[in-house]
Amino acid sequence: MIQMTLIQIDNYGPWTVTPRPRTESDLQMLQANLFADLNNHFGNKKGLVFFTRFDNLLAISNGLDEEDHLRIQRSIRNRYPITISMGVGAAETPHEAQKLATIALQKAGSAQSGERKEILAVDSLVSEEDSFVQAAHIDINSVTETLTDIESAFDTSFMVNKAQHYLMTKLIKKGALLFFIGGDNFMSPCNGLSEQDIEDIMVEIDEEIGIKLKAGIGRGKNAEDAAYMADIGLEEIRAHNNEMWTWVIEKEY
Ligand SMILES: Nc1nc2c(ncn2[C@@H]2O[C@H](COP(=O)(O)OP(=O)(O)OP(=O)(O)O)[C@@H](O)[C@H]2O)c(=O)[nH]1
Repeated sequence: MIQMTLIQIDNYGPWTVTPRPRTESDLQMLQANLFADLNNHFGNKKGLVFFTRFDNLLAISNGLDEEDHLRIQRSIRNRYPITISMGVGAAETPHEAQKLATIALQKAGSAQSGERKEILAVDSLVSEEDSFVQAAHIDINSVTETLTDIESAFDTSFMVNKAQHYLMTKLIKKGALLFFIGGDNFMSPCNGLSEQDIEDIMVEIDEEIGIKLKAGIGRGKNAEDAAYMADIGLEEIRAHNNEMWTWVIEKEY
């Protein structure tokens, strides 16, 4: 089972415009620093945070218990002008886990409630014995030579965003999630999908928009182990000249 945590900045909208609209570059720095801080905290326990919408972030949090989440909230409160609330859920699929986490937090009040502050709403936690993460690290083939080195930076960004939209649309139907992680890379928490499911999605995208993808698929007890196995899988595909769609590697414990 996979555990997902929703991290939500408390009452952020009103804060950004009180007493007047705050300088946008300052808001971008706060959001970027918070994202980095959260990855440090979750990463210390082999979790992985995705920037998602920056005011609402999703994390794979297998390996983090209630106390771990409370410690993170305290550390953010001590060092930031804002506080964070969190929801936690565990399920067989990543989409269901994040949905449980979201509902748990929504029950505690609105994201822009002046009263709701530093809530930790735990719907469910994954047990050590049931903890399992499957992550697909999906990469666009030869983006450097086909896009980065020949198209304008923004046009390349548009194509990467187009690939992201197609991937998200197809993966969500199978209970999987997808996050952009930089460059031409996406990470898909995809517990429950088979290697063939992922290959079929990439073949469809190639046929529909002509973007060729490859996916290292990693399996482990937590995000870090699964993501690392997925990276190794990507390197195996590169070693075979991008000739295959997927490569699965399971962490040996
Ligand atoms: N977040 C993240 N970004 C990466 C990773 N590997 C590469 N990148 C980024 O992706 C960009 C493209 O790198 P590659 O995917 O290796 O380059 P490529 O031209 O697509 O080559 P192939 O993938 O081998 O076909 C780099 O400039 C980095 O910004 C990774 O593991 N994680």
